[in-house]
Amino acid sequence: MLGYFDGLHLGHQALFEKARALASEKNATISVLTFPESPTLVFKKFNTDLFKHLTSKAKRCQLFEDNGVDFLYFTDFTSHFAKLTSHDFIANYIRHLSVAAIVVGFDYQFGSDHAGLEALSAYETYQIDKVIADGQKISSTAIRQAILDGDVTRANQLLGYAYEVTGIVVHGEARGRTIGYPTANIASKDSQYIPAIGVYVVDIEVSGKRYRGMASIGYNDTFGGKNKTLEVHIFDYRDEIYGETVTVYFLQFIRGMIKFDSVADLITQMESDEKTSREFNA
Ligand SMILES: Cc1cc2nc3c(=O)[nH]c(=O)nc-3n(C[C@H](O)[C@H](O)[C@H](O)COP(=O)(O)O)c2cc1C
Ligand SMILES: Nc1ncnc2c1ncn2[C@@H]1O[C@H](COP(=O)(O)OP(=O)(O)O)[C@@H](O)[C@H]1O
Repeated sequence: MLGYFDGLHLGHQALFEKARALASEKNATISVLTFPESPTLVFKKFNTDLFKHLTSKAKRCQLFEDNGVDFLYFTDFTSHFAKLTSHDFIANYIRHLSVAAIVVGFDYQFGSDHAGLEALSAYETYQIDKVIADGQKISSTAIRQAILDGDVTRANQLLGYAYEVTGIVVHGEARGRTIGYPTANIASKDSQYIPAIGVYVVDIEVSGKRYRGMASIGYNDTFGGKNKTLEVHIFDYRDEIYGETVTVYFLQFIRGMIKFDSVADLITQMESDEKTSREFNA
């Protein structure tokens, strides 16, 4: 199997399901050739968004493993790679593996000549139909858009799991503790998409344990904040966790950010957010 597979969403998962069935029938293993970064880097004018992924590299490898992949090959997608013809690709890559069968997606084409399945006629090939959710093709692009719109419910439906962001707990303004809601400020260095500004029901994994919490993404408008932060108040938890790597699972959008006239109003609203978050059933 070949592809970038950003997010390993339900559409991708259908391919892996077919590959698993074939592998067990033929007593074969599953190999994937993928790229550390998006192939679009080679075709488009650069902006840092092109480095963004739906998953951290660690999560990506975990998802491949969960989907039954035995061998994962990473190759840089370069001008040279992009110029390989389908014939070169078969000669340089596919022929070196003793291939039992090839599984491809509905829109598969490969090589600089944009060949289709016919170029692989020497092999047993399977093409998987597109997977549709509410009349829309499941795609990494649709999932990215849902996240940027704050619609994490939709993103999670298309992914088949809860969208997560991993980061390190860093210092903020030390204000949270004074209003009864300490919040772990999370700095992500994995070039992931951060959901739209707003308040969310989340789970958070700290030291291998998962807790319910509520997250805020935004500028802390009530206090005239200048930096955009991702912060999580963790329920029924009390510990100093600066420097720890944590993972935030986005479960539901609650509301947008509000600039309150008083801190008391913010606290009243956060009490209501807490109720919503505690009552949420995944
Ligand atoms: C669930 C939740 C909802 C929040 N909602 C708002 C909000 O609507 N407006 C706002 O200005 N700040 C909001 N905040 C952010 C607080 O202003 C912030 O947590 C507080 O200033 C503490 O900042 P610190 O961690 O830098 O000390 C929210 C925080 C949480 C955890
Ligand atoms: N229930 C909790 N949820 C989040 N952080 C907590 C909790 N209990 C203790 N903490 C600790 O308190 C810190 C947050 O306190 P806060 O006053 O908001 O400071 P900061 O502005 O540095 O985030 C967290 O980084 C964490 O170390």
